[in-house]
Amino acid sequence: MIARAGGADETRGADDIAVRVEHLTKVFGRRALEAADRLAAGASREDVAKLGTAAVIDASFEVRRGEIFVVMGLSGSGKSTLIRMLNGLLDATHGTVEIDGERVTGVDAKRLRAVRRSQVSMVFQHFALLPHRTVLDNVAYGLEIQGVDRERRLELARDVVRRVGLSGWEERLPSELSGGMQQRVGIARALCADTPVLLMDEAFSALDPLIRREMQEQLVELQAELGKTIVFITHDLNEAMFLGDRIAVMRDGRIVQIGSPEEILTDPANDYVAQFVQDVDRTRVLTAASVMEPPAASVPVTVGPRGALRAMRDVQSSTLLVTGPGRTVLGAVRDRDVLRAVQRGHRELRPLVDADVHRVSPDTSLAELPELAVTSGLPIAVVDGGDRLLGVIPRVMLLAALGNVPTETSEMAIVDLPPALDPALVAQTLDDATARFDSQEVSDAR
Ligand SMILES: Nc1ncnc2c1ncn2[C@@H]1O[C@H](COP(=O)(O)OP(=O)(O)OP(=O)(O)O)[C@@H](O)[C@H]1O
Repeated sequence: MIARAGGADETRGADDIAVRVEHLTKVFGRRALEAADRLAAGASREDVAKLGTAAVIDASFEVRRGEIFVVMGLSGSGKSTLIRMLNGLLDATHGTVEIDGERVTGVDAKRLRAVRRSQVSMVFQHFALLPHRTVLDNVAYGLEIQGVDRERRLELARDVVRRVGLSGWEERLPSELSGGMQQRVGIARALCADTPVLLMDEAFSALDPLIRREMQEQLVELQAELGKTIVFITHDLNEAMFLGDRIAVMRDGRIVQIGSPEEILTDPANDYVAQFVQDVDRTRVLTAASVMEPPAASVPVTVGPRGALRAMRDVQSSTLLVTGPGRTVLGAVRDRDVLRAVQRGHRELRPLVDADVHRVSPDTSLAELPELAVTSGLPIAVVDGGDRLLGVIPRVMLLAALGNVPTETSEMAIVDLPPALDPALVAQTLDDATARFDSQEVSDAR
């Protein structure tokens, strides 16, 4: 599991905002301004169609430093137009963009160039490499434009080439590289410019699926390492869900929802988003933390078999996690063993504990869990770095959470829960034990 920099944190101050977009609108066409005014007054995209194409309508959002902010939508929804206004490649018809507090909209070309040079780089879908320059020279190109001397820029470029896994290819030409490698060069070039903000427009869409996945993983790693702010455009929902700390969903030029992948998935703002996300592979988005239950289905080992049996009756579970000092996980017990121990008057729970429970961290992807559930048959313990119990994932929860897994994983057999013990038998055993315990206490007292 890769540690993520950034992420949602509502308490951050204004200084933590890398990109601020307010009421941004772009209309293509000769009467663009008139159309934008009418849109601002409440007209629809269709209402102004005769005046021009409203590609982006009244978009407002903020991207925090170190965040991967994904803009997702179908073809023609306005994603490319939006991202091109973020670095001034396109003028806005209405509204403002600020990068790191610097205006990008409504400024002169010189100012714009300065912002681009120091604040924001872009990675394109089709790499846009210089064909007659080597990998190293392509990567160093941004620094060359900035006037960095040759030796220094090649040194910096070599370091970035190594980071993206292209060591040994420095002197090759782009045409000698595969598509995935060319895109690594594109990313390296953007990283080498050392701007805090990276804009990526369908950067992985031209790559085949395996390479694409590898690049997504590498991007997340690089981001965690370098702390860049990334605005990533994609029409691929699974990609958006994998990469995004937050996702903005666009439809017909408007942003219809902004939220974390989990929010978009579990609480879609409208039917459009709901339909969009219905095919997403939930196992890649949801984590152990999102499906775990509070550790009610656990007991401290000190409660003994009777306490454990009572707890099992109360939470109606056939297995129970058992904790030791400091809520560390010792293992789990099964109802049959506990029942037998109570019937025999045993006082210790520890000998019944099966230490073989799976422990996962809260950010473990759901995709990894079914296999664990199958192999152990016990609930899964969600623990922190100190092996302290944070929550429990009973296997029924897993089944519910995996509601729409794709067919290749839904074939995985999940062992049925063993039938629960007869509640009357449990109640009788507890009553008998209590009576025995009471009479023993009385005789002990004598
Ligand atoms: N230069 C232009 N002139 C006129 N209309 C344009 C121009 N660029 C984009 N559009 C229109 O603006 C709308 C949004 O296009 P945009 O390319 O931003 O969408 P997109 O979501 O990025 O789609 P895709 O993934 O296909 O690139 C579309 O209707 C498109 O036809």
